[in-house]
Amino acid sequence: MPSNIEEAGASGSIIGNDVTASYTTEAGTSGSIIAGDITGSKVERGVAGAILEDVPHLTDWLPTLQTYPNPLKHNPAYSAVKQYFVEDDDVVAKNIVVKISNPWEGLYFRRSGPRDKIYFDTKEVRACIVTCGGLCPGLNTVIREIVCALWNQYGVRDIFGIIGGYKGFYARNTSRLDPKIVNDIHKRGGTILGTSRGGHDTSKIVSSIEDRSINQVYIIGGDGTQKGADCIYEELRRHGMKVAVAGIPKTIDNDIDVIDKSFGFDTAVEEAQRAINAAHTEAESIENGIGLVKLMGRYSGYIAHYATLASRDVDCCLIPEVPFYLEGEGGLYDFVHHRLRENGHMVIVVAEGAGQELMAESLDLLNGSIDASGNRLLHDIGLWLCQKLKDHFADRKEILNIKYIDPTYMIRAIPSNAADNVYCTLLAHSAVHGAMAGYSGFTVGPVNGRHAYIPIHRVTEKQRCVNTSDRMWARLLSSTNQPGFLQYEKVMEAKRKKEASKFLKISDANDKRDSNNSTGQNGTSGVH
Ligand SMILES: Nc1ncnc2c1ncn2[C@@H]1O[C@H](COP(=O)(O)OP(=O)(O)O)[C@@H](O)[C@H]1O
Ligand SMILES: O=P(O)(O)OC[C@H]1O[C@](O)(COP(=O)(O)O)[C@@H](O)[C@@H]1O
Ligand SMILES: [Mg+2]
Repeated sequence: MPSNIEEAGASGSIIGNDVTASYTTEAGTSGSIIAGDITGSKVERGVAGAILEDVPHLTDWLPTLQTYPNPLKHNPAYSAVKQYFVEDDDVVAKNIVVKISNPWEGLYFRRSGPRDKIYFDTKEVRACIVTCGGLCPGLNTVIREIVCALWNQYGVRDIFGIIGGYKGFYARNTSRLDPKIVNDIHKRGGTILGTSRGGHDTSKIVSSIEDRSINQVYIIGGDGTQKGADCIYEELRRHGMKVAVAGIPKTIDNDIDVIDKSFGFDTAVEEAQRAINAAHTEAESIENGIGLVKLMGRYSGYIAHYATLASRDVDCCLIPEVPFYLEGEGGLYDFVHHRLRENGHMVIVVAEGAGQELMAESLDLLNGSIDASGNRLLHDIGLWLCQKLKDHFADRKEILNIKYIDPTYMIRAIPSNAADNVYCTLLAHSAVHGAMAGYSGFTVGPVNGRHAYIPIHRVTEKQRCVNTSDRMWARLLSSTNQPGFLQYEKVMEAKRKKEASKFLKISDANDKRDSNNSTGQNGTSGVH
């Protein structure tokens, strides 16, 4: 047991909105639990400022649940592992760069992995798996590994696939899964279960879980999906049901907070290299060539950021976190002229969520449309930028050869690479061990390289974005030497003022013309 959590025995208190109760943790560790609400956070204070942000456990609402020995004890494949079971008080630190004066202070999560005792009779487990939201490389690998872990490690035989995302719970039949069915699905992109946006109806989903006697729910999806998973967990808990809900975070955009990185992200960055290489080859083969590549990233520009850093052929990377402008000093046009003069060609990578305000303003577009899940629908920044650059060069009667490559869906529809396959395996196994150990309402994921159980609300309360004031973004800037667009606000303000004065001049002129018309240009009445 690490010395950052208090030693066993003593009891603490739960302080909810109006709930105060004493507790002793399962492992006998002590501290105080401060709950945001009755079903909310489980926070345990340890020594020296260490705080364990724990995940819910079935015994929180079903205190007399029976336990069973973990069948892995007798699994020959694992017999050589010295310390196979994770101790109940093993934790993973959220921050590993610490001050030597107080190394323990900070947040910790429960370490993931198989437990000595489990809370399900494995013969009675009825598990289901659902995939929601956009595609991502590795979805099939996670499905495969959940099925195989349940089947081979725990002897579970009732495993169901929910077809077509959340709405499949109440609108479709389930499909039975076993290791044979999922045997080679990891070699294919997409998800064999299908997916969807929208259609999350908590009470219908919970009724379906109840009707089908499902007691383990594995939910693979992004921030929206995890919010939905949290609602399902809360509702099941309110019903007092013995159902474990495990979230496996999926997002090609890498925008899920707390975890190190989401699965499929590395595959996507690798695949993006092919588009960038093509853009570079095209650009350098013609006079004043620009290769423009659009990559995914609705609110977070991680794919564009890492694909740029990896490539070294990119001259400029535009992401949603850094608003850019075209005209004036420090603007994109200036930089493009400079780079073309210098090298004769250039490559621009733009994340799909970049420059949305700029484009909406310039085209007088509304920014309000959303998809079935409530995500903002984006305007095509790649096409718009292409046109703006073409117009700008045409106005100046200068040559420009621009090649626009939009590989967005190609990047997320492929199977995961080797590293992501291994990562997906660990995520799936973590989820299965966690559910078997009786945890619920948790998401799995690596935190500083070690896999942990994280309360779902922790990963959904904010979306992770590229931190443009850290060294990773600085590395990109120093490799591309692109403008920082730091004058964005000033330039946009000046532009707005110029537009407004142009508008005033036009309406003055119109007023003058109208009054001339009404008095009649030759002094006669305007009424005919
Ligand atoms: N706030 C929310 N509460 C409950 N369910 C949600 C919420 N946001 C999204 N969902 C559901 O989660 C699923 C996937 O969400 P979406 O945003 O499309 O993808 P992702 O999970 O990849 O972010 C959809 O079925 C959607 O209805
Ligand atoms: O066209 P679709 O399927 O709605 O997907 C587009 C969106 O999906 C994403 O790839 C990922 O979004 P999610 O993580 O919310 O599924 C975004 O980058 C992109 O804007
Ligand atoms: Mg999302």
